[in-house]
Amino acid sequence: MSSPVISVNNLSAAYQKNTVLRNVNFEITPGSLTAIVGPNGAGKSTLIKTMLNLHPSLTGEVQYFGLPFKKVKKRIGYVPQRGSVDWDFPTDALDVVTMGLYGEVGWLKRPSKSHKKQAFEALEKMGMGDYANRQISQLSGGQQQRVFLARALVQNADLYFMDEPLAGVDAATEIAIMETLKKLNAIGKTVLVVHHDLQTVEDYFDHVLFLNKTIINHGKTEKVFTKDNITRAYGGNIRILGGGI
Ligand SMILES: Nc1ncnc2c1ncn2[C@@H]1O[C@H](COP(=O)(O)OP(=O)(O)OP(=O)(O)O)[C@@H](O)[C@H]1O
Repeated sequence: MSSPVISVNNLSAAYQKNTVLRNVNFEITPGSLTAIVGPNGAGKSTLIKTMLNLHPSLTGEVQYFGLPFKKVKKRIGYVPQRGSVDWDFPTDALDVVTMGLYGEVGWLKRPSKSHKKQAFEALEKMGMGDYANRQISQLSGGQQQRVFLARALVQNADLYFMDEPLAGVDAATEIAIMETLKKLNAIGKTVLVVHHDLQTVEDYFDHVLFLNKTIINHGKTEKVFTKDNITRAYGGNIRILGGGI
């Protein structure tokens, strides 16, 4: 078996005295497309933030490609939850996407024409070419999400974290985003997605990680996406899906 893209060992995290992640352990295989699922407040966003050094860990460690985060930062793309972004920041769609190239451009340097062209092409791929010069605050939620996906595309990372990219988007945007994720996956990229819609897990993802403060189960979708695991992760309150489940 190939060595894991991510290994998480005994990770715990808290806000003040409130521990929200406990002894989290898992490994992610290269080229997998994983849904992170669990109820509201289960710690899904915190898990991602802690793994990306955006929130401190209490215990544990995370390795990417066998290395610590700092050494592989450029190979990792992150699309944050839409609600966590300051959309009033005065910048247009093209600039947001160009920021995805900072690894190549360098923070203090001006992006070249070819960088701008690359960014524009990514916007076009996401159906957002006509909005390149629109202020980010003046885009709809789904359009903002497409811009962030375009930014992830230009970054050309090996591993992507996306925090609820499908939240609040229309059906066409959902299809466009999923096609993008599947394309990234098809060329060997590893993708982890916080996902809320249990109805689409089987269609969209080949792996599922059930989280509720700690790992409830993790593995191939066909193996672990069971009524039993859903009930264990969500408690008795969830109405179980129709169909196969
Ligand atoms: N900045 C913060 N300060 C204090 N507590 C926080 C903070 N952010 C999150 N929490 C708490 O940590 C727990 C985990 O939150 P987190 O946002 O990681 O969950 P989640 O699984 O992503 O939830 P959701 O599905 O609702 O987005 C929750 O109980 C939440 O109230």
